Amino acid sequence: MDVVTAEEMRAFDRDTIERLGIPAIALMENAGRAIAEEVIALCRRRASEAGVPGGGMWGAGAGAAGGVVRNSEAGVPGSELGRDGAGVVGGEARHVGAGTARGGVWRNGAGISGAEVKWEGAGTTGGGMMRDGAEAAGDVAGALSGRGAPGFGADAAGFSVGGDAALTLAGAGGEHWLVLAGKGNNGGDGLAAARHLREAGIAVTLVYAAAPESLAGEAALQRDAAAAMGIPAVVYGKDALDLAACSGIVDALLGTGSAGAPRGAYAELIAAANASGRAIVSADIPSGLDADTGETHEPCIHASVTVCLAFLKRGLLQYPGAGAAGRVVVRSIGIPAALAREGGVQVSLLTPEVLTARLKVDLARRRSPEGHKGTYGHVLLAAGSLRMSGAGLLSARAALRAGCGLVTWALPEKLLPYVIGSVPELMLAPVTGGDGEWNAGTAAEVLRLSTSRDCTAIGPGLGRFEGDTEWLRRLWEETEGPMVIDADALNILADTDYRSWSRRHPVILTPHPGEMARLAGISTAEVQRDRIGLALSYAVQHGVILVLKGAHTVIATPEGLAYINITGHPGMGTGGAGDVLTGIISGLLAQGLEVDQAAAFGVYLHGLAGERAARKRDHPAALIAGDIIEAL
Ligand SMILES: NC(=O)C1=CN([C@@H]2O[C@H](COP(=O)(O)OP(=O)(O)OC[C@H]3O[C@@H](n4cnc5c(N)ncnc54)[C@H](O)[C@@H]3O)[C@@H](O)[C@H]2O)[C@@H](O)CC1
Ligand SMILES: Nc1ncnc2c1ncn2[C@@H]1O[C@H](COP(=O)(O)OP(=O)(O)O)[C@@H](O)[C@H]1O
Ligand SMILES: [K+]
Repeated sequence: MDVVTAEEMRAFDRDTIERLGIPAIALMENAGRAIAEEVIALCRRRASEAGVPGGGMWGAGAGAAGGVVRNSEAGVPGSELGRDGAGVVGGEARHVGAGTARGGVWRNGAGISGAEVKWEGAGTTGGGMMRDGAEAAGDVAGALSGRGAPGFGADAAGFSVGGDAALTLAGAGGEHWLVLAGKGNNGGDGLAAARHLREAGIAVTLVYAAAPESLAGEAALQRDAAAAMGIPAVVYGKDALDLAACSGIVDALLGTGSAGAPRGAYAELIAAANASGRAIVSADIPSGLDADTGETHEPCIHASVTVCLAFLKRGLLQYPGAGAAGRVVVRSIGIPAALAREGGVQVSLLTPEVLTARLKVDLARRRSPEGHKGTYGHVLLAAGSLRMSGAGLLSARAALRAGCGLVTWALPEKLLPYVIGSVPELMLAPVTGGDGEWNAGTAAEVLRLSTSRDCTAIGPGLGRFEGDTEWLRRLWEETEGPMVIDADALNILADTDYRSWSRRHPVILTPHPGEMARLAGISTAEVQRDRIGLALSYAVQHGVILVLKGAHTVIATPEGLAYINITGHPGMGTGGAGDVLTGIISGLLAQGLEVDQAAAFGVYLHGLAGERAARKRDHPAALIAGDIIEAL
């Protein structure tokens, strides 16, 4: 699934209208319809949760959707543990929903689901075709056949008639929605949605943020159509308005044309909508969100559902924006998906489809029947010191669990007696370090060890030592095969301009935001301000694969591509979780995966394992790094 910037979105929009000749009003109509369908799906879920008979009758589709999407409001069956975050529902892939169906995935992270492809879960089972609100239509015998009257169609000699179920709501009379409309195209989308909601029997009131006369182009056409249908409208600041006196709010104030913090009536309406306590469905992005960086301006809508139009926007995947968006549903509006490919969109959501189709990863990780430990590669790990020997153990064990044939752990010799036997599957290679610390003289020993290994991982629990820059420089310049650099090895890099170092083989850096801040020479807050943008520019400028860890880890390549991972959860914020990731990526590299494949697939598997491990606990906070390894 492609992830775009506001500028890219505008270009694809223009291309569709000008080159393909699809009228702008047609795109807006599709957008309005998609938004209305998601409002109706939300009403259904709410009714079915509340046990309203109407909700139940139409609830088959809505229930299916609820099973897919991790959202407390969605009524997820088997959701045993709390979750608070966003889900992404889209046309391309369905993700962790299958895990949900398998029973109680705890998560606050996002999930992806979609209409076309069933979850493959990287070789895990479960899933099946799942539906979103719109697809619920297919479930229902048809509005014209007496709304699910048993067997009406089938009994009548195979004759059946389908209706527009996604735009039909039993019990619509109990709903009253406000549509907050800005004066741009985002407002136009909301006005189009208002007509469809009205058609479904839902009472709708339009709330204009600006004088309706100030609307132009397609938005003005929508204004006139809504008026011609007699949909009541008020103008903010002019007419009386109580935002709490409704059953839900459509936020169509600001979209990708928004610049800076919301001003004037926009800001006041956003604050009042949030304060109303009503469910909010945002058109395209929550108003007040920076569509590119995920920054939330003050104020910013806190949506229950965001109906993202055409392509996922970067800001919806980056925190805090991802938290403000609620459940994200990506809906097609007639802009061909191929435009993103042709237009060179750099960023993709890391779904099973992206892993297989774009990164060519074999998710099943098939092993040859004739394979032996030599087939699956040998990792050399340079890690651990007296106070942080556990980091080396975690990386080494994770590499083994990731499926490589052999792991050699190079460690200061004083540690040897203490770690012998703790992981019998490991090979240990003591290097001179009588005090349990690394020293500059060990570079030659590590280099010698690396010659017969398939990849080298450096850093977990390494500590800093005199001459460490020269030490790392030698390994950087002279080790054969791919290299993973983590933890203190990143801090060594941060102290020098390593771009002058030469290297013939690819390197993966795996910083957490603090380490990234040191590498880039900026604050951690600046790192988090636009993780995707920073990861992309750093990877390109430094010629490395960059894995910027943290919620929604970004994997960026020197070629200027990035993948956003949404597996994992906050329970993984525990000491050593990063060491486990280094081990997993190294284990995959040793098995012959390319660096971009190993980095992306490693991050993805690490998150999945974290989710699986958390399900085994009463609370995800109980998760420790070793649990992630055991869940691989
Ligand atoms: N062709 C179409 O009709 C399509 C429309 N789309 C919709 O159009 C949106 C983009 O529309 P626009 O480019 O018209 O822009 P928006 O509708 O996002 O907003 C632009 C308007 O808001 C005002 N504004 C901008 N920043 C503000 C701030 N901080 N405070 C107060 N007012 C502010 C501007 O003066 C302008 O009038 C998308 O997000 C999407 O919803 C897309 O769905 C694609 C297709
Ligand atoms: N909220 C979260 N959602 C998803 N993954 C997370 C979250 N918090 C932490 N993680 C993951 O856990 C790992 C923590 O790594 P790191 O900070 O390097 O820990 P350590 O240095 O203790 O090993 C990273 O892979 C990170 O992406
Ligand atoms: K909006």
